[in-house]
Amino acid sequence: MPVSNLLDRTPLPIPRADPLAPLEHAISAAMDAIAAVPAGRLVSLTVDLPNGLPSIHPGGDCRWLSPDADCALYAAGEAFRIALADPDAFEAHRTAWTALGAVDASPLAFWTMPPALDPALPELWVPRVLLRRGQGRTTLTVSLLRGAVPVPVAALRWLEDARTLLDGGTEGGFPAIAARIPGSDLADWSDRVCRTTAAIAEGRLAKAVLARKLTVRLAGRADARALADRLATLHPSCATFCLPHGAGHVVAASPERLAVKRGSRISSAALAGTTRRHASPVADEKAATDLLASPKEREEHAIVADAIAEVLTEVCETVERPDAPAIMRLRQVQHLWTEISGHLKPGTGFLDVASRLHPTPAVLGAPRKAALDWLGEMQENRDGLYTGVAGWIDRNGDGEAAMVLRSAYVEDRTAVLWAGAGIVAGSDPGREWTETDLKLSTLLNLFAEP
Ligand SMILES: C=C(O[C@H]1C=CC=C(C(=O)O)[C@@H]1O)C(=O)O
Repeated sequence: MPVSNLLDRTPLPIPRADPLAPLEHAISAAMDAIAAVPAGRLVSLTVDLPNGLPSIHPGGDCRWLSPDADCALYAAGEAFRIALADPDAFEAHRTAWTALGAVDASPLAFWTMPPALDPALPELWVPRVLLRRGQGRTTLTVSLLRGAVPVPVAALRWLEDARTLLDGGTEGGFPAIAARIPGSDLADWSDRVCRTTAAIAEGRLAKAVLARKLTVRLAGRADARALADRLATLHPSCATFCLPHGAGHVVAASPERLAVKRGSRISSAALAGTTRRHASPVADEKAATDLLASPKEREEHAIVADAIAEVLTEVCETVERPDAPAIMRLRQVQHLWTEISGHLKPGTGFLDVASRLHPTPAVLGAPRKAALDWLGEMQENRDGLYTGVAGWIDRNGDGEAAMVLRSAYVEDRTAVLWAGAGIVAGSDPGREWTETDLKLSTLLNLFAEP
């Protein structure tokens, strides 16, 4: 047998360095510095990992995959959790946060805000272990609220958590659909749309976002992390995330960016006005041209863009907004899309801006109070964080936030899907129903048909 064949078939026993060795060394070296941090304060330690580690199959219970693979966050455990009674509730913790180890790698917290009709408080948590990949760098950050557990106990837990995070893998978790339990049917939906357009005609409000629910019973356990990983591959221009929520997880591929903050620059985007995608490029282009030319869709969009611009004008020194929307193309639908950005006035925090923007008319309606009253009257309720906000904020106060849309709440063998549509004067119940079908298919398509 030629030597080349032998080499092909016999893998050389190349010794693999333990990817956690840099963390272990850094923890031992930092024990005194960590212990010196006063009780009640956050402390984190970040190490750089060699890029492209072949053996990493991230596990953990939390991931955030930014659009266009700009940044991928994988996290496990909780070092700290706080209910955000007001948007500044985290500021004292953030500014007193000690960051040790690799410079310019800021530790971060995840946070969620409930949908408008949900009285729950926004929540924020700092993961015990965070793996961050992006811009040619891979880092591992461990965090602790000083005083919560003795430092040596935390150190052992960090190493355990980091090992499962780096090699926790996912279980596959794409079971077949066993049953669909719709929360509403076309007749009920049409009734709600017609009552809403009548209220709009009476001048009670300009727009309301109605939503429908679809509960899916699955033939096996769904792995929310695997669903998020698949969504990120299928929808690269969306923010894809999987976050623990209640006894399960919220999974989404959200096209709607509520806010992104880098330094003093803040950017948001209005997303409203929708049409379907077509297999033929000519038909697809025509649908986009019709969408741009439709007064009804343009009005639905302008309501959202105006509301975002109004908030940014309050908190920014300057605001940039294009004259006309562009088209955002997704797999199932295309939307009218306008990016609105500005430079923040000094002293305005990211969570403050996010809480002023939320809920935008893209998920609630307008004017805000009239839309809230109307949805309350219509007994519209939403769960699984649908039309809430999810995001992260780092120790520098920068972060990213997306609306919880094209999402599911996943727990064991059940996935609860939601989708909605903005109703304005001239909305047609049948067309809006089809639009919600297309939006639901973002998550529904992940599961095999029986
Ligand atoms: C409420 C949803 O989408 C919103 C975001 C983009 C476009 C929308 C629309 O055209 O109706 C909705 O306002 C949803 O996906 O469930």
